Parts: sequence; structure tokens; C-alpha cells
Amino acid sequence: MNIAVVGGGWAGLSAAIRLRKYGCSVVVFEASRTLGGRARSVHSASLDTRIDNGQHILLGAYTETLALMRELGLEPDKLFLRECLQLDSADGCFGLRAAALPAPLHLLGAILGARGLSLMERLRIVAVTAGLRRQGWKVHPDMTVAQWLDQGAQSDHAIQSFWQPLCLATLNTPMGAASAQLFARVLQDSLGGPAHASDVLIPRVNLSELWPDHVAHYRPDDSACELEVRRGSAVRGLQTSSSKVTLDGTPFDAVIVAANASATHRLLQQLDPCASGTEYLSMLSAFQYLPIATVTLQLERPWNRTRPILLLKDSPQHMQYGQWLFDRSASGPAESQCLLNIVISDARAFMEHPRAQVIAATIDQVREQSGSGLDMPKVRNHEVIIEKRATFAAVPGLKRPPNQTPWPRVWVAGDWTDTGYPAVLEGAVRSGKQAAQAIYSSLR
Ligand SMILES: Cc1cc2nc3c(=O)[nH]c(=O)nc-3n(C[C@H](O)[C@H](O)[C@H](O)COP(=O)(O)OP(=O)(O)OC[C@H]3O[C@@H](n4cnc5c(N)ncnc54)[C@H](O)[C@@H]3O)c2cc1C
Repeated sequence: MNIAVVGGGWAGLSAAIRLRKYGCSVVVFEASRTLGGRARSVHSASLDTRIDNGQHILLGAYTETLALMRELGLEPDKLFLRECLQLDSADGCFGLRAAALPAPLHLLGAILGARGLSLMERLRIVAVTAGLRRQGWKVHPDMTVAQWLDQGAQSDHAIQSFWQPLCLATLNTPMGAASAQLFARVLQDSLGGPAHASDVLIPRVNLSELWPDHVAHYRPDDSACELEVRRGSAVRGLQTSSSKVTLDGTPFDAVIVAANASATHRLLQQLDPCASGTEYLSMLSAFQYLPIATVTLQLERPWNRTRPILLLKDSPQHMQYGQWLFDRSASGPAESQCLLNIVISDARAFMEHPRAQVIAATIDQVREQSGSGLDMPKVRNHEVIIEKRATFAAVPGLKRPPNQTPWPRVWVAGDWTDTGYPAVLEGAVRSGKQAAQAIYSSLR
């Protein structure tokens, strides 16, 4: 079988590996010169080094992603800084750390021992989470995270210090609009699994190098099947017949379109109209998107903070929108030793301000919240990367398309398909694997 994959993001590459393992010949077409899609490395001219398009973290619960890396012969233990769940605010006012106990006691210990929350607030967090577990991690599909927290009698203070950062980091959607069901899925995976599922994994190397760049060398057997990766190769035309699909004039037995939802829409709308095609296309065009901004500061010397990740308190009235601070001296490659990443999820408000002002405010925010005795070294240079369509808005009632399309020999994959996850790496990897399995069992 000769299969085409459109898109060299995590979903497309995951599909390609699985298909090659099944003994198919695969060609991956990637529009960009860099593999990885929304989780890729870029060259920063102002910092004169390679950085990521945005700070990413993975969880111990990302089992398919870790398995895929092992399949490629890579060693996740070396490629990630792995830590048990620990959240600390940069100003030291809030903190929790998973206890060295079996699940779920490790998290019970973390919440009951949390610094900066009253006893009542801690008990209510435990109660609302335990209630969710009893309900099989299911909530009403129309409910927002804000409504769920309100129902769980969470205080404003607990919401601001604990729930809001968690919701924005995992769904990139404000609590008032975010789907409680998708949030519950994240909690289920990280809190409802074994103790290591809630571990936080910070890449030690840049994202494209983590595994996407290794895919072209994947050779699971001695067969003549090839896995070819064509970079800088955007697919523009797609046609199907009962026996073939054709991409820009080249025939294949089938295709997995693993582009983002809007690029996938552009390709699929070229196909012959069919009964359920209109409904399928309308699911693809219904997504709304939200931006993520990453401000990278290059310091004069490494800061060597004790924690690689810290929570920041935002203060919109001062144009301070940073939510998380990553000190790359603890986790990054050698060339990242002096870099700090400040992450701003749902960065719409950040984008409204003049760039110079909002960067100065972000630097002030980090400096002010970093506590005495830990003076931040001088900032030498900075870079800002805004991914305008970082993720789809994880709102309630979203209809997400399945991998199988109404057109014969055409499958799709991506974090936006019906994975049950919000837009995350593990969802993309699982979607790719699922599409490959489906295509193989239907065509062989
Ligand atoms: C700044 C940022 C931070 C994030 N942080 C996290 C995090 O911490 N943890 C986490 O789990 N997730 C995070 N995510 C989400 C994660 O990056 C995505 O869920 C994941 O990368 C999506 O992968 P994908 O393969 O589905 O899609 P994409 O990465 O969008 O891949 C699609 C690919 O298709 C290519 N393409 C499009 N059209 C064509 C065409 N016509 N021909 C050929 N190629 C085409 C594109 O160039 C792209 O490479 C973050 C995302 C961003 C942007």
C-alpha cells in the first residue's frame, strides 16, 4: 500500500510511523521546511539561536507520545526533565507538591498540604475532584468550567490561584467559556491515573529535535517500503476515485490529511459533493481559535532559579499577562542556559498593546514577583512568538469530526479530531495513530 500523509505535525508524523510499521510505503508532505507543526523549533534572529515556537510541557499520562518516541529508538528519560507534580508561584505565596505516596493519595497529600489556600479551600478542592471521580469524570456536556467550579463551591481565591491557571494552561480557553467535560478529561488523565501520570515532562531539546526530525530515518524492518518526508512541499490539489486518491497529480492508495482544520477544509472541499460531505465540512469550519504568546528573554547570565516552572500572577491593569515562567537553565539545551520563557495563554489582551510596552511590563512582572535575594540578571535580548491559531477554543458542545471522512480513501488526523482531549500533543499523536489503524484495516 502506498499512502500519502499531508502535514508533518505530531499527528501526521505519528500516522506515518504507524503506517510504515504496518508495512506501507508512506510519503509525508509538509508545507514548511521544519517538521513539528505547532510544536516546532524556529530560528530567532534577535536571540541568534534556535528556540521553540512556544514552550510545551508533556505529562506522564502522555503514554502514546512516549511509546512513539521509544519506537523511534529514542530515550524519553534523557530527552525530558521529569518532575513529580509541583506548582509554586514565583512570589512564593502559593505552592503544592505531590506526596511520595501511591495514587490518588499523592495528590490528596499535595492538595491538603498546599501553601496559600485556607483549610476550607483545600477541602473543597478535594471534594469537587473526588465528586468528579465518582461521576466517572463525566459532567454535563454543556457546562463550562466556571459553572462546574461554582457548583463545587470553590472560593474566588482558590479559583484565581489554582483553577484558573490550570484551566488556561490545559485548554487555552477562559473558564467562563471552557468546556468542563474537556477539563474533566485532562483531570482524569493526570489525576485519575497512576502516580506518574501527573508527572510534568519538560523537553530538554528543541521540539523538532525531540522526535519529529527522527521520523525520516525510521526503519522498523528490512522491507523495501519507504517512509519519505518531503519538506517545503505544500499539497494544493486533492481528487478521489473509487480506486485511488490523487495529490497534485500523483496517485496514492489513500491519504491521511493531517493539516490543521482550516487547511484540511480547503483540501476536502475540492472533493466531489457527497451525502454527508456538507455536514462533515461544516464541522471543520466551525472551530474558533485562540492565540498563545511566548515571550523569551535572553539574560546576561543564567539565573539558575531552583524551580524550572513557576506560576506568575497576571495583572491586566499593568499590562502584565504572564501566567507561567520557565527557566530554561534548568531544563533546556546548552544554548538555552540564559533563556526564560514567559507563557501567555489566551493572549488576545496581550496582543492589543504596543509590543514594546507589553514586553517591558512582562519583564517588570517577572522581576517584581521573583522575590528578594534572587535578583534577575539584566535582559540582553528578547523574542516574542505569537501563535494566533494556537489551539481551537475548547468550548462546550463542540462537534469534532471523526478520522474517517465521507469520501473513500480519505482520512484525517489532528488535535482537532474527535479525540476526547483538548488541543494537546497527546491528542494529536493518538489521532494520527488511530487514522493509520483505520486506514490499514479498511484497505488491506
Ligand atoms: C504556543 C503553543 C503552546 C502549546 N503548548 C502545549 C503544551 O504545553 N502541551 C501540549 O500537549 N500541547 C500544547 N500545544 C498544542 C500542540 O502544539 C498541538 O496540539 C499539536 O502540535 C497539534 O499537532 P497537529 O499535528 O494536530 O497539528 P499541526 O501541528 O498544526 O500540524 C499540521 C501540519 O500540517 C502542515 N500543513 C498544513 N497544510 C498543509 C498542506 N496543504 N500541505 C502540506 N502540509 C500542510 C502544517 O505546516 C503543519 O506542520 C501548544 C500549542 C502552541 C501553539
